[in-house]
Amino acid sequence: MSEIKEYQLFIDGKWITSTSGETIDVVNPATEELVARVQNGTTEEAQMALEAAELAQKSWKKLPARERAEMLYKLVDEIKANADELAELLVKEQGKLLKVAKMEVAVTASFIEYACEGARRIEGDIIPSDNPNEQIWIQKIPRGVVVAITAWNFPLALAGRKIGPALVAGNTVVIKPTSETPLATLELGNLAKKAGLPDGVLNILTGPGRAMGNALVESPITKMVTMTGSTPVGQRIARNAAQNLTHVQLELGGKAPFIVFEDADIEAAVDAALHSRFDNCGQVCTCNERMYVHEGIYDSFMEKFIAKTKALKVGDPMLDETDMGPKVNASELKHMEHLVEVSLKEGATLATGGKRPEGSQFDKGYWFEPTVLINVTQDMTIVHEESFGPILPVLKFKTFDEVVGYANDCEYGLAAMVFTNDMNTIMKCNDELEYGEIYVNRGHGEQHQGFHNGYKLSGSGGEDGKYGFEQYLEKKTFYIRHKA
Ligand SMILES: NC(=O)C1=CN([C@@H]2O[C@H](COP(=O)(O)OP(=O)(O)OC[C@H]3O[C@@H](n4cnc5c(N)ncnc54)[C@H](OP(=O)(O)O)[C@@H]3O)[C@@H](O)[C@H]2O)C=CC1
Ligand SMILES: O=C(O)[C@@H](O)[C@@H]1OC[C@H](O)[C@H]1O
Repeated sequence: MSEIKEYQLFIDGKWITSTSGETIDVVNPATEELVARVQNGTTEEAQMALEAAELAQKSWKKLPARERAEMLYKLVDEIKANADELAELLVKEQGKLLKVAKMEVAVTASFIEYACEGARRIEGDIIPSDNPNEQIWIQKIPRGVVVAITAWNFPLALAGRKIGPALVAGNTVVIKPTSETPLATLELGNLAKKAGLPDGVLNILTGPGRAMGNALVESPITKMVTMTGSTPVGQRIARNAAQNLTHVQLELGGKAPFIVFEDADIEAAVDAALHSRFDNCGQVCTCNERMYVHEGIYDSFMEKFIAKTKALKVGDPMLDETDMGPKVNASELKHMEHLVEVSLKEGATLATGGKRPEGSQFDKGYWFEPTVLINVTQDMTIVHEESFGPILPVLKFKTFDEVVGYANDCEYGLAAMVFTNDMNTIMKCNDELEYGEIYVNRGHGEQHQGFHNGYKLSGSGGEDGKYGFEQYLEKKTFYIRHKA
């Protein structure tokens, strides 16, 4: 067996072994084989990284934004030059399909490129004063040291989504990827050095969130925390950051409704519903987590949808013909089994799936069949608890008011998807659906120039686009009086 690589911490441009003497295993979700080990970093090492970032930021912020962007464009070139290796690492650590992993690497580069394009748009204001001979200047300045904390579903893309705007805006970054999938993010350390980023501008730590994460969030050196992950952890981060009133940007859980009205294009709706639920094994924050189909088209829609679900090929994520890989770890798999068990107890029935696939190739790994639950009622657990996996509850509805009431009956408010060709219905959905991101006549999938913004328990602050970039900037107001 080839030697297992042990990654180190990337602090101040150097790779260092943690004084903890402990490592964390990273396991391949498709085979349960050990892929690599990473440091179980200490809170002292968190402090070291923060101090390095703080020192580096003093000169990094003085560079013209365009010069910072030039270095990040070089990082983009390095990411593209190493795309195949990064994609294979993502498959091994997260279990996503190789074709999806390749897209994730491309999206990572694209997130950073988008941020670089904003280098010449960090614009302030000059406002006339009510006082004579006076002007008011509002200047946009970097916040300082940004702590980025990311989830395991798109670990590299989530890193690029945060590192890009943070660094272009003149901040420096300490990033802590989840212990589940830290490898591709760690590789950014080598690529950043090759791109010529000054030491301390980007620091990469590994270690459990409850220790390392807490230390990073609670430090007075930290001027912003940007986190993607679950709502409970996001709430904990917000509470911990409150002691220094640190600016927090949170992208959290979701329970997106997928609504198919009677006049929908059924073929298009079936395909969008399928991909928006089962792509990446259902591990996308904007996934179709519950589907509402008008009773008038329910039978014809469901006949097509179930047939396509049953045809999905579950298996080796490295193979091009595979449609769905495994869940990321054993506890997530257990969560799937628990949700199905509870749903059946509460009266739902299985239209397809509901368990580990049959076959010796599935004996190892965290596999779960694409699952559809019918005869579901709005009060059931599965309609309200995020599955973040390949389980889809389907409900019928009769009227607009009924389905909008169902859709909004949710503690989350991230994304919603709607299929109808009636403009009046579309405008009413826009008015009445309590979601930060609504997709009409297509499945989920943000664009960088949009705004990925969750209401309610789905987050706060939002990211992407010009409003997401603004999160990484502080404002300074000058009142300047001159002699008459
Ligand atoms: N809105 C969005 O854009 C997205 C939302 N998500 C949500 O993320 C969840 C799945 O991702 P998952 O990684 O399990 O999420 P978690 O919330 O478990 O972890 C997210 C990150 O937070 C870290 N963390 C944990 N505890 C703390 C703490 N006390 N202080 C600081 N950091 C901490 C984790 O580190 P470690 O794991 O090492 O402990 C990890 O890096 C789902 O709920 C999904 O909805 C996922 C992707 C996108
Ligand atoms: O965070 C998510 O799950 C999505 O926003 C996902 O992350 C990066 C990809 O570009 C998005 O699809």
